[in-house]
Amino acid sequence: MSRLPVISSKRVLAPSSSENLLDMAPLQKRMRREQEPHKPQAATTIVGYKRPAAAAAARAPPYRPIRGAGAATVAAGPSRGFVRPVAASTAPKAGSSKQPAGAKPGVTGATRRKPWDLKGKVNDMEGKIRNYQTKYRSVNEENEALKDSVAQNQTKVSELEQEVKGQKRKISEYEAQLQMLSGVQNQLEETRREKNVLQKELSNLEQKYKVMETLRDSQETELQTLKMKLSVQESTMTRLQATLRDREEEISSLKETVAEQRDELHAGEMERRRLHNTIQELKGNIRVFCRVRPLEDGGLSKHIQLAASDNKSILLAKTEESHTGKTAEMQKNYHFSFDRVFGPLASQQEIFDEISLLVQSALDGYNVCCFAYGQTGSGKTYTMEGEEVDDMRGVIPRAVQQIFRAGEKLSSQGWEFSFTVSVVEIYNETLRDLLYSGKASKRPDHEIRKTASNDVTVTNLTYQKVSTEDEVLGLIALAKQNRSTAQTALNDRSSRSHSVFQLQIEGVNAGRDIKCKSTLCLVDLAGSERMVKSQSQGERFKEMTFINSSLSNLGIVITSLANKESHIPYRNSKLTYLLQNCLGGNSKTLMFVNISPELNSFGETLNSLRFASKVNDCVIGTASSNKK
Ligand SMILES: Nc1ncnc2c1ncn2[C@@H]1O[C@H](COP(=O)(O)OP(=O)(O)OP(=O)(O)O)[C@@H](O)[C@H]1O
Repeated sequence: MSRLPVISSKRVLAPSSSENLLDMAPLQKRMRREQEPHKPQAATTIVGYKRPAAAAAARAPPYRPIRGAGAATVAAGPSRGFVRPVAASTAPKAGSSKQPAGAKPGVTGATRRKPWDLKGKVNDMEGKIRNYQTKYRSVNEENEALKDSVAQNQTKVSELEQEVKGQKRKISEYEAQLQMLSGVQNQLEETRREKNVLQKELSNLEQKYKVMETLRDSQETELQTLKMKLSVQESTMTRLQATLRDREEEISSLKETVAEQRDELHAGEMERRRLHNTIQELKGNIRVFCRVRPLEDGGLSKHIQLAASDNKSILLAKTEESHTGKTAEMQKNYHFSFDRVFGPLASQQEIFDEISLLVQSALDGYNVCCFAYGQTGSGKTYTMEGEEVDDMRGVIPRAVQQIFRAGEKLSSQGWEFSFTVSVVEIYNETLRDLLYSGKASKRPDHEIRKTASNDVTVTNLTYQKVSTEDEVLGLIALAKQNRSTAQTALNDRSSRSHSVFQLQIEGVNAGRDIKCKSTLCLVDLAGSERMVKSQSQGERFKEMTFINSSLSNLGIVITSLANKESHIPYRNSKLTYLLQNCLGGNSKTLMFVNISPELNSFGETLNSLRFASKVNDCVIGTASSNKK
């Protein structure tokens, strides 16, 4: 700001100089005009010519520049400017060729010489000439001086013009600088504001810095402590690394041991299977368990007695009048022995514990079949399916649970299992798919077929692949819903059909290149009953006929097997045909004979026990594992 341009005093002078210059122009003009009349003129012209006074006076302006004035006017002596004429008659135009007639040239009127005084007149003229010459010289000098002055002034003017240009340039430069400086000033203001903000920030940061310093001090202290700890840890780590190396060596040796033990385990597993099978064989490939249902109010009726010493025999006693009627009442006892007899208080768990080894055999690759036989309402469905409540779950859900859990355990030994479920019912000698979920009108027909590998299959039957226990339980629930039930005089929800649940198990141990395949077959047979007692009529009678026929055919097949007959009449009924692989040589079979404790069921109970006893006496060929 302090550097604003200072305007020179010369700038003020410049216009006045040019004005002077302009003023000079008319002056020079005047001087030229004055010089022109002073050309030397012939004396004759001056002497011999006179202008008429009146005419001259009429045309002459009141003031006019001196141009070739008469001798009298020159004598008056004004060298420059305007000269007032002495008299109108004394202003003739010198040298003019158009003088009016009668004018006397060379007469001024001041001092009039005699016409004859030519010498005097010449002297006057010479005097005038001298005056003019002197004047001319002085005017010349003055003119020269003025020229010099003009030239000087022009130089000055051009210098001043240059200077003005330079000043203008400077001014525009200064103006540009000024603009720039005003921008700089704005920036400066902005910078000042920023500076204030930054100063505030700085003070904040300084405060923070102080806090950080305090923190740093405390952290340094902490760091020192940590360094000490670290050195301790490092020494511990070195020690641990050494230990780790030892452990790694131990682990690798343990891994080797584990591999060896796995082999041993596998060998053990194989041995277990063999021994397990031996035990099962010793127990008999077909076993019979008897289960007595409790009375409705609990307990056991008097005519059924279970031996306290063992859990294998059952006594059925009946008091009869003597035939003659004279003697006292006779008691007739019927003794039966089975692999196990379960009283009315036996829990579902106890029952399953006895057959769980058999279920294990199914995972080992043996066909296993378990079926419940007995009169209507004796507890077959309760034994096989049970109730929803955990404690009351029957053989089927418990067996499924065991299979899946054992399968998972065996997976650690390299076994992978796949499972397929099917549930079929035989109602009036017709097969029905209990897993069918389509329209009833489109229910397909089914036939039992034997494959080339001697497997029994049912055409159009749902064979559902499953991988979890829950999936199987869902299918069991569906089958239960579908099962034909009808009301009879003996049982509210009497199962009028044989229900066959089959779980096909396929195991692969890829590491050891072993495969096994088996079927766990769990059957809830339809209730056996005598026609008179059940008062069956019509449709119920037809159902009963089919049921009894298939059950008696089951008995015939079992007896034929026991007698090692060459022909086993499996095809006599759908039930025996479907179960032939489970009943025949290559299987482990368990039969539950369920009996009702009511006295009025005595006859049925006796029949059932006799049938079961016959089965129990059978020795079915040794089962072999389906291993490849
Ligand atoms: N061991 C038992 N303990 C308690 N209740 C039982 C037992 N066995 C059977 N029951 C009950 O007796 C009734 C008949 O049993 P269940 O339906 O199992 O007979 P069932 O032999 O299957 O008859 P059906 O041949 O007509 O189907 C059911 O209410 C069942 O709960």
